[in-house]
Amino acid sequence: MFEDISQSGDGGLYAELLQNRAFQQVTPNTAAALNAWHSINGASLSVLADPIPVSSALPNSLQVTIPTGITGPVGVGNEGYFGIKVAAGSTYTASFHYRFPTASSFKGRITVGLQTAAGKSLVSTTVPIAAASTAWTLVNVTLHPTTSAATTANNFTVTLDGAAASGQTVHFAFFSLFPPTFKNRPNGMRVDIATTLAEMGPSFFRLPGGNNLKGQIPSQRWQWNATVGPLINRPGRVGTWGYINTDGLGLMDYLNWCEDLGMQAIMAVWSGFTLSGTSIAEADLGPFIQQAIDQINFVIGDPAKSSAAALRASLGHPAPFKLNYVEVGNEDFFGADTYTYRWHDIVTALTAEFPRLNFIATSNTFNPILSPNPLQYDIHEYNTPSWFAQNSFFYDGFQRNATKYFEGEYAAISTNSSDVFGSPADGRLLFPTMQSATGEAAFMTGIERNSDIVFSASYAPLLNHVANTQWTPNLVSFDAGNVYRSTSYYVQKLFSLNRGDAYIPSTLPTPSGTLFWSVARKNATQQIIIKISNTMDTVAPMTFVLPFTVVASTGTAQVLTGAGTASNSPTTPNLVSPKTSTIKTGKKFSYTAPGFSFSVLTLVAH
Ligand SMILES: O=S(=O)(O)O[C@H]1C[C@H](O)[C@@H](O)[C@@H]1CO
Repeated sequence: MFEDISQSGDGGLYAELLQNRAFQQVTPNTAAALNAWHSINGASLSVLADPIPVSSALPNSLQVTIPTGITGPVGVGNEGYFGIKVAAGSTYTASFHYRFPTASSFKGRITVGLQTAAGKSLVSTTVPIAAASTAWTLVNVTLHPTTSAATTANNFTVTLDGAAASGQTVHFAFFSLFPPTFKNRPNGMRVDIATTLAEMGPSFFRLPGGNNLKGQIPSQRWQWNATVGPLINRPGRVGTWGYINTDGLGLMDYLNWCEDLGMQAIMAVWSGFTLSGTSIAEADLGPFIQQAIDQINFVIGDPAKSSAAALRASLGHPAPFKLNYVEVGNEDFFGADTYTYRWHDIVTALTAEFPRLNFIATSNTFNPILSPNPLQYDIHEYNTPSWFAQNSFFYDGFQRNATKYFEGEYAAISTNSSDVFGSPADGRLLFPTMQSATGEAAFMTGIERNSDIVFSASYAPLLNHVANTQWTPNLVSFDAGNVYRSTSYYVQKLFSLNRGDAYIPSTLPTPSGTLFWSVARKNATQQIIIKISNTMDTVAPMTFVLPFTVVASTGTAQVLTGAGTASNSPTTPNLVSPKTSTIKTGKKFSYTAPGFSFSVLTLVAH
């Protein structure tokens, strides 16, 4: 499940290294407009609504005035998203637009570089500039540092020589700095985070939210058409998690990412309801329904019949992307009273356009009663580790009535059942622990047992930058230089990579117990896969009696275990990780699950 929360996109998965790169959605002539930028050696800086904007989508530019009487490099620096990693051997591609507000005979040179926060140059290059006209000029350079920075406290810098450029005023717009990207995609993903997610072998990617779909007000909702095409035409938006979204990571980028990982999108369309509780009146839904139709046509439409699909083709992907599920809103149980008409009108229109798509409702299951009757519901659960352990049979009691379920957001987030969404001082987890991960694993054995009706499940939230986090815990944490794989990440990865092809019945765990398991069969290798979650700190001896003709005498155990409070975090990044060993197996064999452990036993049996 992905949304731009806690810099998951901007400053996270999306590889752009500069924060506030284009002064999008900021108020000119304010200090806030200069967020992440700072003056170097006395340059005076201000963000202004440029009389000649670089594009209609990017009205603001940075005015840099070089004072008289200063020698040495003078200009502007960007601190990145709480740091910039500079690795020797990597090629960094930088760009920016500049123009002189007044034409003159001035000719000079701009130095573009990376330097430590202390001012030590790591790499730089210079380009000539001239004030012959007031038009915008695009500068593209590549930077090849030969030494890696010791820390991520580094800045991107653009400077002129103080003496030579004394008194000059230059406007800059739309800076950008990219490191190498995952699969070298232009405008692509940060390699270490992308690789970490790819390692999980995910099947789907829910986008673009979560609450970041909704907006606080209708004009701040996520709008697909504002997030595709040339970056210079993307205005960005005020995200719902307290920071501006550049929308540099847009719908086409999401879809290319899905294709790169072999995932299908579970894509949401706005459902006419905002985070502040505003519902669009039924009579006014038309334009929003059309926008949803266009959004879906952008993904799967026929370029010969839909302009949105033709736009996709023009951006390099004439074939449709893989899409089977469209979610209608997010957590519309907050707007249940109007979801009855919003769901009806949106799904009626979308079903007529796209009869093969499956639409996912986000209100509480069958409350209210919706028409058309939803065949998919998205169920969210944030609770304590023990809630998850005690509710591994949550789906066993669900009616088998053609309805399918998407456990679209779940996580054990607090040890305090009376204040689950509270602060860390009140039991909220900052990072997943072994207790929370084994609680989730217990719950997931139930999802596996009920996979006839639970068609997908995803932990949420996926990502957070430890320097700007709106929600904890998260599956994968990161800072400018590192990625931190949590205990829950390893549980998700072990489930995902050891899914098997079919669930096979076994002696059922005790619903109110502390030890949970599920068994699957992997056809190609004639193996069974036994997943075991021990949600307590005491070891759990188990005996397996297998009704198979052939059972191998040895098998593989992949075991994640640690103290209940153990977390992987920036201070202890690899405290807990799965260990693989060989175990003795047979038609009857014993296995002792360590305290607070998740085990995956794999053996040939048929
Ligand atoms: O504050 S919440 O409403 O609980 O936000 C949660 C639920 C929402 O779908 C998602 O965006 C967010 C964190 O994963």
